[in-house]
Amino acid sequence: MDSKRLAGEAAVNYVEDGMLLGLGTGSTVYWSLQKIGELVQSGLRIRGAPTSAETEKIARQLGIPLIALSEVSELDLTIDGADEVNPDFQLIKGGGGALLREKMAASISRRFIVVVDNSKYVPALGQFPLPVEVVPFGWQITRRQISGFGCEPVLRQVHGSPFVTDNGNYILDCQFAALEAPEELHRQLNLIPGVVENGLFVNMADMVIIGASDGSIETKVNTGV
Ligand SMILES: O=C[C@H](O)[C@H](O)[C@H](O)COP(=O)(O)O
Repeated sequence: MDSKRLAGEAAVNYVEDGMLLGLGTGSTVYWSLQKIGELVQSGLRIRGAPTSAETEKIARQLGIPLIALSEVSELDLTIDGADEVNPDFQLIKGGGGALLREKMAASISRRFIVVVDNSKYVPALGQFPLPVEVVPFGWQITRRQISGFGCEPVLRQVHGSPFVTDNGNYILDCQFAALEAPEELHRQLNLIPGVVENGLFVNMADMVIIGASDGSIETKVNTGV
């Protein structure tokens, strides 16, 4: 049983006719998109705001009606994946480089559902290097400043060249020895001039749906948001 598929499809149970949806990015939400596409073919009327060029492409192929995120002031529901989730509903995101638009979508969503396989539900964040989106100009300065927080930022590369986000920026992947205070780190990182956004999502997720390879699904509801 594909645990990502289980979680991705289960989240679609919360989609209702007429909703404006935020469409997350990645291999777990891929399954949500497939399911939403099927429902649209059977008459479900929704519009989706994609969080990446990749998601936009998939959604178009599936015939999901789209609206640009920039044209929306509020979303009814956003479904998105994550790279790590802790028991306080804090997330690391951005493994696919889509963290900025994903965070913008989550920030205007009345409900934000996160879909993961059970390997990503961890007691403490930080095994996964934290992605930080930075402006290309002077990225070396930004890297030095980030390293002051106790990590060794690595410029993400593809085929020997810097990975460029949909927003034209670079990603620094930051492995922290211990990522102890996500909320404070999130705030401090975003105060660095060259930082556009970081992949810590704090106080945002309303629900986490966790799929396991034995076919079970666990749903955790955040009562503290
Ligand atoms: O930038 C990418 C996103 O934050 C993804 O949602 C995250 O990396 C999880 O992706 P996947 O479901 O492919 O593991």
